[in-house]
Amino acid sequence: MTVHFDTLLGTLRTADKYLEVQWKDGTGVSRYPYLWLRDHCHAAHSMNLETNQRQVDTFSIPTDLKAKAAILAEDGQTVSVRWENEERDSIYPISFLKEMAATGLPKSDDKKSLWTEDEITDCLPKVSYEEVMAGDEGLKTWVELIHNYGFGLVEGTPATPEATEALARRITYIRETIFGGFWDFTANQAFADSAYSTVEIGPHTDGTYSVDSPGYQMFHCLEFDGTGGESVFVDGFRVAEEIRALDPKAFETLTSVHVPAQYLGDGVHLRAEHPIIGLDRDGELKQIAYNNYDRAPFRLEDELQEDFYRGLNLFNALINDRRFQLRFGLRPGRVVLFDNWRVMHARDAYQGHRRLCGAYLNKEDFLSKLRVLRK
Ligand SMILES: C[N+](C)(C)CCCC[C@H](N)C(=O)O
Ligand SMILES: O=C(O)CCC(=O)C(=O)O
Repeated sequence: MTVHFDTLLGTLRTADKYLEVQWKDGTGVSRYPYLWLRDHCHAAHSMNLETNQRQVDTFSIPTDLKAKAAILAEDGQTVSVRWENEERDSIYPISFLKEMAATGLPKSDDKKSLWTEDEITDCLPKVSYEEVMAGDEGLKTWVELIHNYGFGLVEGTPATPEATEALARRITYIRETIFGGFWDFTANQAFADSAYSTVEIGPHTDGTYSVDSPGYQMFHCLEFDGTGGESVFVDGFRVAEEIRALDPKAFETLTSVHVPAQYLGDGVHLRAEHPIIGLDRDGELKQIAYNNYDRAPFRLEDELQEDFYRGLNLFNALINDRRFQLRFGLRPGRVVLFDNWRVMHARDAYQGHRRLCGAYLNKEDFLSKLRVLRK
């Protein structure tokens, strides 16, 4: 049976095993197998319309299920399917069928802006504290900047831990780690970590020893009376693309060797493994996990061991190359929130008094907020 319509939907055909939908936008024909279709029924008897949770018993659907007919419902927005041996019809919003037209998991079409020092210094991504606190529009501006550039500044933040914490909580709740939730500290040896000292710390990401490294990190320097201590930020994705283009073999090594890292002390022994350059299933950049201080001992076969040090050297040379380093002093009023899966941070040695507060946020909660704000 073939039926013609006047919307985005061209024709509907109930073939032997599939519902065939022909689109009018030139994208051709999509075929939906009946078992899949029944499993994704959008009628209230099969799906909780408030929560979008599946209510159909997937496992009791006959694998050879057949459709008798498919029609466009009166609203012009949904397709209704009549099944053989079932009393109730199934319905599907056309928008849903369109969204599911291609097989495979969804691809992200977000294009991010990768940067070198001279591409970012004169156009720092920033918003004001008032904007972010005033409503969702300002918050969205900030979150989109972080998503696109890997960091976003908030200017004019009151230099108090309360105001800083409130800013982080605009996005989501704060992550608890061995360092606590919201942290507020001066140089001291409260933790077995160089972050709590005044020494120079080279570019790194935090939590390489965590199976789910903190997704984002926020810094606000509440007090500074001293010299030195400038911060450096490096777009790890930009550096990774540089390596991909310059030296494919090093890129291969850095994306495939899983490097163990550990945090040992303070009554814990955290340990995890990540490639320095992590790729997703489509080969797109996913996560930089690099902290040479926290790398745990491990050995590779001789040849791979050589390749590893060669790749590591190139990575180290590029992240320490001024061409890739955005540099500025953290000062009261200016909050920086950055993607800890992308942007590396570093700090020069300093003398004097410096009080830093901040927080970690989870990757998933930030991305959830981004999706909600985009709706
Ligand atoms: C952020 N905060 C100051 C609390 C801790 C910093 C820890 C830095 C550590 N080497 C790591 O990679 O996690
Ligand atoms: O003190 C800073 O600015 C940053 C310290 C640091 O590298 C860290 O917390 O991971």
